[in-house]
Amino acid sequence: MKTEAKAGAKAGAKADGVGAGAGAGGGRRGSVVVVGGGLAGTTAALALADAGLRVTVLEGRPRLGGLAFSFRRPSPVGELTVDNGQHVYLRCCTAYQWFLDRVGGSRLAPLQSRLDVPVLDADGRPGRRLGRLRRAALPVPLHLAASLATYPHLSLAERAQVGRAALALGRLDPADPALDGVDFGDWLRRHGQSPRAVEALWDLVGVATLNATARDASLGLAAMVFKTGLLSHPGAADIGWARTPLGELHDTLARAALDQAGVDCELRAKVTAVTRTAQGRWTVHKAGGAPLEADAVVLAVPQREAHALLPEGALADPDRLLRIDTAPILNVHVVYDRKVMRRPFFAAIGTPVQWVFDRTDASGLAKLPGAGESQYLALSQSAAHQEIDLPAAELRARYLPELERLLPAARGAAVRDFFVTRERTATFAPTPGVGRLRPEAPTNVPGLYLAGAWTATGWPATMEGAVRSGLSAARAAVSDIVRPHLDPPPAAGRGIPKEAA
Ligand SMILES: Cc1cc2nc3c(=O)[nH]c(=O)nc-3n(C[C@H](O)[C@H](O)[C@H](O)COP(=O)(O)OP(=O)(O)OC[C@H]3O[C@@H](n4cnc5c(N)ncnc54)[C@H](O)[C@@H]3O)c2cc1C
Repeated sequence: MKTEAKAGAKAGAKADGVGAGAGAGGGRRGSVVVVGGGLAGTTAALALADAGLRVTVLEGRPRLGGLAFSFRRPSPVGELTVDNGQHVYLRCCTAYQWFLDRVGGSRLAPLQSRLDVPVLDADGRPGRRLGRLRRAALPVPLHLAASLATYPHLSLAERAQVGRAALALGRLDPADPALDGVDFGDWLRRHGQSPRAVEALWDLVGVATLNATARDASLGLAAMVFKTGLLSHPGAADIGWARTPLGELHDTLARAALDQAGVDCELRAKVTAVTRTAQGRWTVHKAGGAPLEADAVVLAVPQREAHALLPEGALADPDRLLRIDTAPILNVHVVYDRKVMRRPFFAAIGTPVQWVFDRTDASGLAKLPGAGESQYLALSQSAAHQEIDLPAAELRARYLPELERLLPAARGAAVRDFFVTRERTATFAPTPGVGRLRPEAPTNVPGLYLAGAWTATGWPATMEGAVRSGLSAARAAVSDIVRPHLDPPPAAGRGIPKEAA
């Protein structure tokens, strides 16, 4: 395998593109085409270019960012910049933070200084409606103990049971293949968790991070999320989110970083086939454009697209990719004529509403001349299987009264705009057994690598998983193409970070 890749790399250092887009960076040590410009593909391209390879990204859409993007929307208040879905990350997402750093976007998506999640119970008695999940400046697991002990949405007995289950979860090894097939909901039941504890705590966090309720989630992935997020480090679950449109980070800044790294980036370049040449190199065919030739290819597209593009023999059982199911996320966007919520975000129970974020500044609403006191809220509704295809009018009739139940100030407010964004294949479904379907980055054919949040990262479908997958693919390609030349290691700070190891 490696010999062929090495031979190809030598050839690739001289001749590269057979069509348009051969790109900058001539004289580099080998060439790679990255198919897909989501977070996985962009990451792989940056890491490969940083390692001295000549890289071309081919992205089918007119922008980078894949599933995490923004668009402009004319609204009665003026033009808004809307994220297709609210995205958050945690302090334990070290690879995504590397990405933010690498594109120069860290300050635009800061972390909370300390985990603090307001949890509103729509059915709660006055004085007991608001709970807080926050951490204290104490070592694990005491950092969360005080918050749990005073969490008003659970009884004393339920809080004690949650503490015991959390400790049991902390003893599991998320990488243990035996956990992959176990249903997290069942495990919680066996560990004494009441339906209320599941709703008010486990699903509150789990649905947003796994995009599935506990009963539809693999114990391995759930253990990964809860153990890494809550029990690996006191600050691991501090929440970060973009204070700017996602497109600014994942498209504008990413494109500038790729450009600076010498990566050739072709948008509206849909790849139709990837074939091996007689010399062991790769030809990447695009719809309506000349093909490109390269030493290696990273397929950073969703699992179905990857299945369609995989050449014969690349995976022992390629149809496994088709058994990796998907799960939807719905976002409900409401612009009120006044401020109805004081906090930047909250989570809710006792209502279909899940997580609500204030988007007034990030969308540009705050600066619109006619905005006045208007406030823009985005409701992030994960695992929205039942609602993803409902008409907007029905969703409006469902969610506006719920917001009024949660936010008294919304009761007298006028709605200036209401719309929804639907992502039917937002993530892979983290169902029990999905772990054995997720492939590693290297394939069985030399010079072909897979990336994407759906590959075997150990993480659920997240920005973190996507970045990790891109780093893993780059690492595998670099070790096949570059290392055989025994070149010196990249300069400090420019190599592929260890997170991918
Ligand atoms: C609404 C929503 C909310 C989310 N919330 C969060 C969150 O809060 N936190 C979090 O961490 N994650 C969240 N996620 C998940 C996160 O966005 C994804 O896991 C991540 O962006 C996936 O990146 P990727 O690069 O693996 O795949 P993708 O983003 O799917 O990128 C694949 C790219 O390949 C391109 N492509 C496909 N076929 C071809 C082809 N033939 N030729 C060329 N290009 C092609 C596509 O156009 C796309 O740009 C959310 C996702 C959604 C949709």
